[in-house]
Amino acid sequence: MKTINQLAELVAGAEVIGNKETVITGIEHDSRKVEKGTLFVCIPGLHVDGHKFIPQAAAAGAAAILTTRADVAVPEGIAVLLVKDLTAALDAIVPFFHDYPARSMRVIGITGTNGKTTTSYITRAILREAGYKVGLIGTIQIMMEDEVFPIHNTTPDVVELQHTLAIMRDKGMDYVVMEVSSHALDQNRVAGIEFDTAVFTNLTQDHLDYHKTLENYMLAKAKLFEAVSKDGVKQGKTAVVNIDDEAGKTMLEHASCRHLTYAINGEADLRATDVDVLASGANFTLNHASFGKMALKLHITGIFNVYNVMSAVGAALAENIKPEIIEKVLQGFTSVPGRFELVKAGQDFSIIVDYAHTPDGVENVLRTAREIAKKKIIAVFGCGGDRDRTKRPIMGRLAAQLADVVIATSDNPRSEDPEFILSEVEAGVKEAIGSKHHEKITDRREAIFRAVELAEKDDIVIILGKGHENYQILKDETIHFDDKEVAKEAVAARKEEN
Ligand SMILES: CC(=O)N[C@H]1[C@@H](OP(=O)(O)OP(=O)(O)OC[C@H]2O[C@@H](n3ccc(=O)[nH]c3=O)[C@H](O)[C@@H]2O)O[C@H](CO)[C@@H](O)[C@@H]1O[C@H](C)C(=O)N[C@@H](C)C(=O)N[C@H](CCC(=O)O)C(=O)O
Ligand SMILES: Nc1ncnc2c1ncn2[C@@H]1O[C@H](COP(=O)(O)OP(=O)(O)OP(=O)(O)O)[C@@H](O)[C@H]1O
Ligand SMILES: N[C@H](CCC[C@H](N)C(=O)O)C(=O)O
Ligand SMILES: [Mg+2]
Repeated sequence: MKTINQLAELVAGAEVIGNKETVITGIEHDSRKVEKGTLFVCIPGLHVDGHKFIPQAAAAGAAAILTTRADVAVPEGIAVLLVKDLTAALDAIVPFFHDYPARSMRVIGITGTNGKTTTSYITRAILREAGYKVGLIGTIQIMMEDEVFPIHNTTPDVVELQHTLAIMRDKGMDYVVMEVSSHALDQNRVAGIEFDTAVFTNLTQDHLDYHKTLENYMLAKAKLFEAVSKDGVKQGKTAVVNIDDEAGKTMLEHASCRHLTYAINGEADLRATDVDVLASGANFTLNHASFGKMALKLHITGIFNVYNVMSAVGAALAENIKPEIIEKVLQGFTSVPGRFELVKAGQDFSIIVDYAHTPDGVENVLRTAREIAKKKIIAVFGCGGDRDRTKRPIMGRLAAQLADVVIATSDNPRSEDPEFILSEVEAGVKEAIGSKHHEKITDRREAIFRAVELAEKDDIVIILGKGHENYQILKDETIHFDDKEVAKEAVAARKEEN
């Protein structure tokens, strides 16, 4: 526990109005999570102004509020910590409040457009096999060993993140493996975290709605490599970088710590050779000076997963994990929820659910599907609302080029009109579809049922974009929706009809 004055002392120009000895027992920016003794942070968000919720926070027992506004009205007895720059204040206060939890654990941060979640799961498995207690923070969920907690963003904001790290430290985690999104780096959600190892997977188009240019997006990612290079209390830091990707060079330029590069196409510290992509998994040889050659037969497939494996192995080598342990885990690793996941419902064709939601992701999974396809590929996909619009026609074009049948549908339309999103997707589909069969079915459930209805023996139905997600975000509501469940229902319905 800290007093408000202790927190104020960390921030240049901060002022406490009210009792300087007010004891702070927690920090929250969401009024719905405030408890007795909480410091309520008023964030002027994009949708609502957090100042609006001061009465609710007070009613819930807030001891103080943190704000940039001197004119704000505060109920009697509640202290105010007045600062000039809210982000800078949070960056200083929150890690200090929790006694810098990231300093007590080793932290591996993973950034890149695609492959972060997959890499984090493989890395976690390797570290656990080596006997470490591992916490994980990423798109699907938060994990502390086998305990699972829900998550709202891939990388939580600084308040939630530091709180989560404090719990992980208190539960005795040795390692934290975390996905670090470009939004998080741009907003410095990772303030106060000293990384031991930073990993770069790749950079392709996404999130231009937020970053505006690919250059900005790349420079946001490069901040992870500046972070891992900073002096602090930790020793032996490493940047693990994919140098087959052009942006890898930029990441290395921003990393003044040890470099560990990986590649398939050219020379690198860690390299995959003799890559063979099969339906059952990818086979290849890993080459590294510390172990020579390691012949692998994976249960996961696709060239992109060979890259993901290398990024996880790079992180493991940076952390001095023994090659025998790495090898054992890789040979046994089966899947990440919603990533190229097979749905088995007794049908005589394949159904794959995958989280591809970028042009590169769509291209990679459809090319992989093509390598293993015996007959037609039927692709069901859409694009998210309130997200990068420019990727919509590109994803449409790629689906039309690489699948045999395309069904365009909705994927979290959010506040946008689903028909409008689909019209932008369709513009790309029409460019490349030629004489192939294509349909636009706005309702995702109907679209999946239609794909299953069209499937013949040995075809592949591939449902893209939502992966592990079990919801569909519509204008006014979020409904339960799970591609895997719906696909199974569609197969059952088809069986009943026959
Ligand atoms: C653009 C962006 O980063 N937005 C983030 C931002 O939301 P916001 O500014 O809209 O906040 P707001 O809803 O206006 O609320 C303002 C304040 O009022 C508070 N409030 C609100 C309601 C209430 O009843 N009481 C209350 O106190 C809120 O807690 C908040 O402090 O602050 C919120 C709280 O930290 C975040 O959850 C939210 O992420 C939204 C959900 C989001 O969609 N973010 C995406 C773009 C994102 O960050 N994605 C990345 C990358 C994903 C990837 O890997 O591809 C990620 O890391 O997830
Ligand atoms: N290394 C890779 N290169 C290109 N595409 C990939 C790669 N790894 C995975 N993919 C594709 O991207 C999808 C998402 O993979 P994953 O969840 O591992 O990425 P992510 O970076 O965590 O995504 P997000 O930004 O949404 O958190 C996969 O379902 C697959 O289609
Ligand atoms: N983390 C990604 C996930 C996109 C998944 C897709 N289902 C969508 O909603 O667009 C994003 O927020 O852009
Ligand atoms: Mg992810």
